[in-house]
Amino acid sequence: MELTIQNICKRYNDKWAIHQVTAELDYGVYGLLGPNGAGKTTLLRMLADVLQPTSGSIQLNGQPIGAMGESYRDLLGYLPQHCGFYRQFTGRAFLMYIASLKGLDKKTAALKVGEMLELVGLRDVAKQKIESYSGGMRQRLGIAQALLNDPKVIVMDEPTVGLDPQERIRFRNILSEMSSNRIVILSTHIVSDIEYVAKDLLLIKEGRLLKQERLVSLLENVRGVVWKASVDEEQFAVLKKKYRIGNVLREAEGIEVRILAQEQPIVGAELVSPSVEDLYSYYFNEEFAV
Ligand SMILES: Nc1ncnc2c1ncn2[C@@H]1O[C@H](COP(=O)(O)OP(=O)(O)OP(=O)(O)O)[C@@H](O)[C@H]1O
Repeated sequence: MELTIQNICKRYNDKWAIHQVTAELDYGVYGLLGPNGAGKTTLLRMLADVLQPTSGSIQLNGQPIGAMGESYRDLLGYLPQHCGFYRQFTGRAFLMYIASLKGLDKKTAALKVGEMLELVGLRDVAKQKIESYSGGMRQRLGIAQALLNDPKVIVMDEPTVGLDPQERIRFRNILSEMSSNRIVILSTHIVSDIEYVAKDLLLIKEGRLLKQERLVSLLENVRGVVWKASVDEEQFAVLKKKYRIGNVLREAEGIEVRILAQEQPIVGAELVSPSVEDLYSYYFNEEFAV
């Protein structure tokens, strides 16, 4: 299975939210990474066929998804950024309702709903009204509804929002297991969400696709520009003005800081292996040339 994005653009009034994005996706998890307003939601909505590109095309196995209509929706699982719920419904009733919208017969629906409730850890609260759910529980319900029809193309917009660390791990493991025979595309600005599961990262900035690459190869690009130094407050203030600063750890002996710089930023600074957070700073920081 192949999802091909060809030169798609999306304009809202006079603003290009997505500009000439081209990518090819086959089985696996793809992490769409970018800062607020980069165009992630716009791109995902076009992949879910709920928003029409201004130009360009999206094809599944060579067929334009717009023309596939129902048959694309049968293959698609979509978690929008803001999933609307009927708050008076119970979790189970809501999923049964979505299952009927997706055309599942009652018996299959009951089976799949049970399976999904188990998968996302909501079985024990399935009979409670959604209005009593926490943010994380609602997010898990959103994930469950997206997976009800056993989709082959899974599009999720910030699926881990509101999930606690344990739930994040559970979610990553679910995706990783599913991705062997599915195309999974998810957006996030939390790098650790995709660090362990994504096959490729798609870096998106100001509507443009900067890179589609394996994480290891992206990290390789950043090798040689990430420094670590122990500094005092005064030195830290100077460094902050001049360089992009990564993680800062304040300890009794001083400040341990990660610095992105082409050359040694301060005497004693050591080059270190880049982390995914360093990579994010490298690509999405305005002052840093890429
Ligand atoms: N319906 C709309 N009308 C006009 N402009 C829009 C609309 N939707 C999005 N935009 C603009 O398009 C750009 C991309 O927005 P989008 O929501 O796709 O970004 P994003 O990467 O998902 O951001 P976030 O991480 O904050 O959700 C932004 O500048 C946004 O203001």
